Amino acid sequence: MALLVFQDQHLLFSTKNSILVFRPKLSRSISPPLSLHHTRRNWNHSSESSPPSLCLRASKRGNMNSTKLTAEVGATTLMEFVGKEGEDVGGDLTILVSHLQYACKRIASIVASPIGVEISGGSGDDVGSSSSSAGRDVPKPLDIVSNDIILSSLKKSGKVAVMASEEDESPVWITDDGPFVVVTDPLDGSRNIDASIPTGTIFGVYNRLKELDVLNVEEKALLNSIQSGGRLIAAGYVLYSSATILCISFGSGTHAFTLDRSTGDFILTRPSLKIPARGQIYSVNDGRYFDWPDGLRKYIDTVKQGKGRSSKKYSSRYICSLVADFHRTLLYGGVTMNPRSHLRLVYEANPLSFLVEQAGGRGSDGQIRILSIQPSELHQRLPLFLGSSDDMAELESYDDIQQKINPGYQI
Ligand SMILES: O=P(O)(O)OC[C@H]1O[C@](O)(COP(=O)(O)O)[C@@H](O)[C@@H]1O
Repeated sequence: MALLVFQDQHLLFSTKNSILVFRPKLSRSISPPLSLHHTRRNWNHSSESSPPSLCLRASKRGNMNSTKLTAEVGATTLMEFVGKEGEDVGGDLTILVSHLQYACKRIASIVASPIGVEISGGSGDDVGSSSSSAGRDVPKPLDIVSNDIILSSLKKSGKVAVMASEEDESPVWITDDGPFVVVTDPLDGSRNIDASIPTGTIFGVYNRLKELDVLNVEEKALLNSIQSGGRLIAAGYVLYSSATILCISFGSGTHAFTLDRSTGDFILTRPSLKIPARGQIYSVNDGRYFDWPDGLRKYIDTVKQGKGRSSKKYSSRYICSLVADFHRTLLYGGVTMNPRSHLRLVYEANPLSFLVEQAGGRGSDGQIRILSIQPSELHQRLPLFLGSSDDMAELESYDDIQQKINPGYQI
């Protein structure tokens, strides 16, 4: 048995065929056993020195539903979840997830920090600042800082052959023998950041295509990065909001974890999350109403009057931050959409479609299933519709829902 990594309060050991993840017990007060319905609101301030974590412990792979959870002291961390006793995703992917979640915690702390973009990495990995022509450090925008953080973590993982990011014109080749390809939008919704609106990181993971190894670096970097979403082996997002939520799927359900700031762990809070088959919310920038095609206008006019298939009057919610709008849709149901060709297939549409499908919903460009599209270019944009299966079926029945007019909007 060999020690692989000590990171983020976890020890990762390799044995012949597997990776073992250990989390040393922290010296905080042990909470009494809690019921499955225990929430932090039940915490009695007089009897505990710190609030107990949600006490959900997942059983073995295939049993990841809430009825199979047993309540016990402690909680299932993300790193435990991916290990032998949880989804057992394998050693390489465990190490990758460990680095990705660490990067996202760094981003979470920066976006919530008063010093924000002025933060300097100080770790020698060129995060947080760049030099001006006068030689002085100038702050980088937060989406570039986030990009640097993720790239730095992926490099350190040793598990990634290539990273393609919305922030980079071309994919970055990292190492020839990395088993994985990572695509990412490092900080989506960053146009809202000054107003402290929620933002998010989106990522997708593919296997490196070994048959491309013979190509030159540029070609293999690109072709590995534009794999069809149907080939994703994992995808997720991290929402930076009042809570920091990491939602992930390895192809057998979608699972949400909440960052426990007292321990620094992502704790499993919504195992096997299921999107309701129907919601009562539509989410779209309806300032664009007069640029929409007839079908989309009719759909929205119909559901907001309660004249759709469910006969319920729909409400509108639109944050204009994709991860936040998507996360709410996953929890409450309904549809979230951007009908113009704006969002990116590789970095946004594919990972989120993978997650919504794994939660029982659907992702489409208004005509075809997102995960069946073969990207033709890295930064390809398309209309995107994600949501509950019944709502998506109703919306798509209006046919004409893709916005063709795209005049370019100032805000
Ligand atoms: O301006 P629109 O069409 O409402 O688009 C808003 C969407 O664009 C995004 O801001 C992403 O756009 P960028 O990739 O240009 O940042 C999403 O977070 C949001 O859902």
